[in-house]
Amino acid sequence: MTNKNVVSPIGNSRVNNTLVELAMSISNSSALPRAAVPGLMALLGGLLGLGLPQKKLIIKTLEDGTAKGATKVINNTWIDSMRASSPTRVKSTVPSSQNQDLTLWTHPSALNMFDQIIYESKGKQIVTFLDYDGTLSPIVADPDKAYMSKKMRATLKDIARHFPTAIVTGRCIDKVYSFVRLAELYYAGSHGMDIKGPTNRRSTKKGNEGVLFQPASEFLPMINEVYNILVEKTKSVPGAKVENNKFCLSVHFRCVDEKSWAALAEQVSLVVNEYPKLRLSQGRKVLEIRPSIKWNKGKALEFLLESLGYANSNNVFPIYIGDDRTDEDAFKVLRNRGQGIGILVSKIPKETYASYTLQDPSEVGQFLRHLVEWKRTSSHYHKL
Ligand SMILES: O=P(O)(O)OC[C@H]1O[C@H](O[C@H]2O[C@H](CO)[C@@H](O)[C@H](O)[C@H]2O)[C@H](O)[C@@H](O)[C@@H]1O
Repeated sequence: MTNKNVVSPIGNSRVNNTLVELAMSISNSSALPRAAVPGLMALLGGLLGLGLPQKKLIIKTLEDGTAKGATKVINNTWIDSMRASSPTRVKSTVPSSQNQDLTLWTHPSALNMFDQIIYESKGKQIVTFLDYDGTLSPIVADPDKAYMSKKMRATLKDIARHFPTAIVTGRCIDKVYSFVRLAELYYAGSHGMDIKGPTNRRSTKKGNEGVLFQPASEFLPMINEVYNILVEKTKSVPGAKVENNKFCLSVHFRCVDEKSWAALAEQVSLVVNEYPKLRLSQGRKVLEIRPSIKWNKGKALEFLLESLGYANSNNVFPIYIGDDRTDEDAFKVLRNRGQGIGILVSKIPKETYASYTLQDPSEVGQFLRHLVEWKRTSSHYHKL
């Protein structure tokens, strides 16, 4: 079957949207029962809209109820014109009832604009919020080996000495802590559903020390149940890996042969469908399952600002750095508050609520070291 309606992706090259690829392979798959296809396509179509209110990527099933093709609509002219104009912050020309401020990335580098950022923060307390995977550590095939470099760890230590600092991640806190190993930080694990303050990690006490907020604690038994089911169901898919992130789950398909993506997505969606209180979303080559509560990384950011005493303060300048769709919730909060800045870590153009970009974790490290250096120098001059 050919997909005549598929328009070429952004920049005519790579679209970092595995769901589109998944949908294409599903619609072309002869291995799947035809009856399963429409439901799966609907699921993927829903996932595509997640996090970003504008759905310029649309997957649809055909009217006869079978998925004979995947339609992907991308407005290339819009993208080209934005590239050509090379502005620092461009508003989307695609109408959106939900938010007019979603911008396609043509944002400047946070490194190039460092002085401007410092100028914006003048007289305010900088608070740093940092995503982990793809931001502090490079993306690697094995999620258990996503180590942070020694240099990054030293940088984080310095940053935390000068500014309140939080790691905001989809990982469970214990896992991310095993990578970061800095007790002086705040941690918002499980996509913000598990928030802890700085603790004395060497303490012999075990338990809930440092816990500030766990809005999804009632879901713990359900998440464990679904974890066990998913481990069992995905056993037959080589390369698939289910990760228990305490209040949410990740099903990784980075190491799964593309031909098996559709089958894996079907397995996962069939399981999640049995749990109406859970929802499915997508990250970087990962399907994420989490409680359907109104809580996300953006809410966690607000919660942490409040905990730090900056709920209604104009004297704070939050800097949030992240690479994933789930980080968009936090970028959006900062935009809506008109406070601080969001920095998207990406090498390719993406729709984002962030204002600046950095290319990869090594640039994130550079940016953070600039912040430390600036703080040291400015404190020194204040003392003179
Ligand atoms: O919020 P984050 O800190 O960005 O966590 C999001 C997910 O990150 C991890 O998965 C991603 O990184 C892995 C290691 O580089 C990579 O193998 C995988 O393909 C990526 O999706 C983590 O394993 C997930 O549990 C997090 O939800």
